Amino acid sequence: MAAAPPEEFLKRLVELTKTEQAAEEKESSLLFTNASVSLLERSGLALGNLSGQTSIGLGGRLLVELTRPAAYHSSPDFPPHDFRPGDLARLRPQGAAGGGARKATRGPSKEEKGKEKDDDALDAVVYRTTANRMVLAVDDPSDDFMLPERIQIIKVANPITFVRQCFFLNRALRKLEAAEPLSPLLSVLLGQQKPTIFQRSPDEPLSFINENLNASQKEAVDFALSSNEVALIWGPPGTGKTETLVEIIRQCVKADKRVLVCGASNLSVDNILARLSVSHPNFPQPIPLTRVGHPARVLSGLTRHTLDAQSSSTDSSALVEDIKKEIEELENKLRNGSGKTRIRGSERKKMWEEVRELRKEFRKRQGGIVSEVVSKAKVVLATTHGAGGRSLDRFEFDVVIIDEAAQATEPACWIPILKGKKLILAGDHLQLPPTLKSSDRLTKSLGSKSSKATSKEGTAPPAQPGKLTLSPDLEVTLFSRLLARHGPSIRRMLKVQYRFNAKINSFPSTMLYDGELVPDESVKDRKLSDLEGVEADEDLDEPVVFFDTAGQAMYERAAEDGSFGSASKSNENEADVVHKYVQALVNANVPPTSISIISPYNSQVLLLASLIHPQYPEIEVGSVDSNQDVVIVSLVRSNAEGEVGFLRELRRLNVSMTRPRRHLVVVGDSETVSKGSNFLKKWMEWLEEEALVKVP
Ligand SMILES: Nc1ncnc2c1ncn2[C@@H]1O[C@H](COP(=O)(O)OP(=O)(O)OP(=O)(O)O)[C@@H](O)[C@H]1O
Repeated sequence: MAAAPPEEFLKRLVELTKTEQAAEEKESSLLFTNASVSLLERSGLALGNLSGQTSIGLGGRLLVELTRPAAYHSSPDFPPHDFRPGDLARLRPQGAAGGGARKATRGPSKEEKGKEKDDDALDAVVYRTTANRMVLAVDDPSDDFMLPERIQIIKVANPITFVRQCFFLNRALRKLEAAEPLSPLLSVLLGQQKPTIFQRSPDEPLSFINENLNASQKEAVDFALSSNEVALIWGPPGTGKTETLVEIIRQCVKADKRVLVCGASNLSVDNILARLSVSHPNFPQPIPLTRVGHPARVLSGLTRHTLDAQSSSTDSSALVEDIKKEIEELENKLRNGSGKTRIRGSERKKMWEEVRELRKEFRKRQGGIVSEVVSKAKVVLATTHGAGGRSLDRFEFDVVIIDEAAQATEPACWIPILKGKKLILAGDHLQLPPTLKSSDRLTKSLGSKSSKATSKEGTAPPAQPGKLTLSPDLEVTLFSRLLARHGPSIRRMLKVQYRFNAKINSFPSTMLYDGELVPDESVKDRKLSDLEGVEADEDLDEPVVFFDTAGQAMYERAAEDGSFGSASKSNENEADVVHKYVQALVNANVPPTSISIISPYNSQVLLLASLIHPQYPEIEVGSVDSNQDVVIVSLVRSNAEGEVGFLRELRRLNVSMTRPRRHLVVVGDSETVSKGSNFLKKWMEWLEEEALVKVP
């Protein structure tokens, strides 16, 4: 891999972003060409027979609220679906001709947006979802858009994220091409200079606001504050990354610096916001902060900190509210009239002109209010994507912090980077990587039984040390790239974890964290019988249980439905073992809400859910998002060929094995699994020796 001059490097990132966008659109296109609407509905990619109502939202957008009318549905609640805030949904009359969506394969260009795609369809962004309501936002609906009586929505690929990433990368590129002097931060990121450190005088040590931080957290805070351009905080599972970031942010505010705090996900941003918005005895004054982003995506309880909420409580907001009401009334008359009440001809034209003028006025005034609120905030919080929104256009920050940076692609990080002078990245490159559609790494690894064993196999290809490398794909995150280029000098690791007991800690610590990850005293002896109502029991109090199915002929099966995840596998016997063990746990008074079940295969997740949920609807199946007292992992793969597919992805395995607080249960075929890689072999050996091994 050749060293690349900065221009080449940025151009390559733009190219990779476009490849990723194309891959996402292709996947969407394949789905729509191949799948019928009813299959899309069953797969959560479409919802049908909805009724809608319009209103006006932030920025003068038309909001369409969708519900399930009793005439067509026995329950007002939506079935499980895949529509999330920020997704693009194609809205059209129920029963419109065609399969999924004949022309629904491409996201809209700016000009196309809001115009018809197939017959009477229009694209809208999912704004808010609840169990029985979904609100879509339409930026520029055409004047003659009338809400159909019965509505169907279909999920389509959303190009906006990629467009924004390319926009900011191109902005950086233009700086280079114009030979503008680069800021020290950009020079470091583009390989023009090494990162530097400001040496604190030993006579004036840092005074910590949160004195309870442990030694490695304090060292990380000091390091991040002393770094002039960029610092990495490496936070293995449960090591207090958020606590550490909160201290850094407070220290920045204390030093009168403005901070932009970003996360790869809304949840990571809100975790920080939740702690930052509570004052500390050593820092009692509330920090002026604002959370940028759809209030719908912000955790309830925190919405008062959103830019929306703060904007609507300023002095000028009453006038804007009046304009909004006026637009709403006019639009309602224009859109919802039918038959004799429908406004026609020149009157209709005149009223639309009025609406357009009012919308302009609304946007201008609201823009003014938004700028006023953001100017007053010392700390602005947003997702990396949200940081590129219009409301932050003119603003610059002393420090940009990106949490979950190892889960963000490098182009996503460039959105906030261009707004700051200094960058602090927090994350763990040995946990979940960014989700990518263009990488064929996983696909390639499916069916592969090669075992080119290194301790970090299964992670993204490492960036080449000492060079500004051209990445083969977006799997090389900025976090990994900087780590590979500058080595340990650019990062500080948080070494004490506050989540799981010593036994659960031992394998990931040895294999992934060079033995440096240790459990805090408060968690090292955690066991199941600490839970209320659970009696002490030798087996249940074993921190790790392994159901080894080797030699039991409990073989996997390929998924039957070829149109979705044809690579997916399931294993009925393993699902039975899991089900029985769950029953045993619940019989021993372990609350179902303390149990979660994980499998890397979608088909197995569906199978497990169908088995477990009728009896225990509270048990989370499939998600690796939350931490639980008990986590059961079903590995699925059992075959004569020793094929392990996804299991070789050690970052996912690492996440699975570090979720449980007290009790990790692994169900799998040691014979098949150990053939997958050196890491898997070592894990199986460790389980055989250290876990309570049970034969199913
Ligand atoms: N120095 C500390 N002393 C005591 N408890 C701590 C300390 N630091 C963190 N914790 C506790 O550890 C838990 C995890 O902390 P936090 O949420 O900050 O970790 P994280 O690294 O962000 O978590 P995750 O791995 O889920 O991203 C929290 O309950 C927190 O209160």
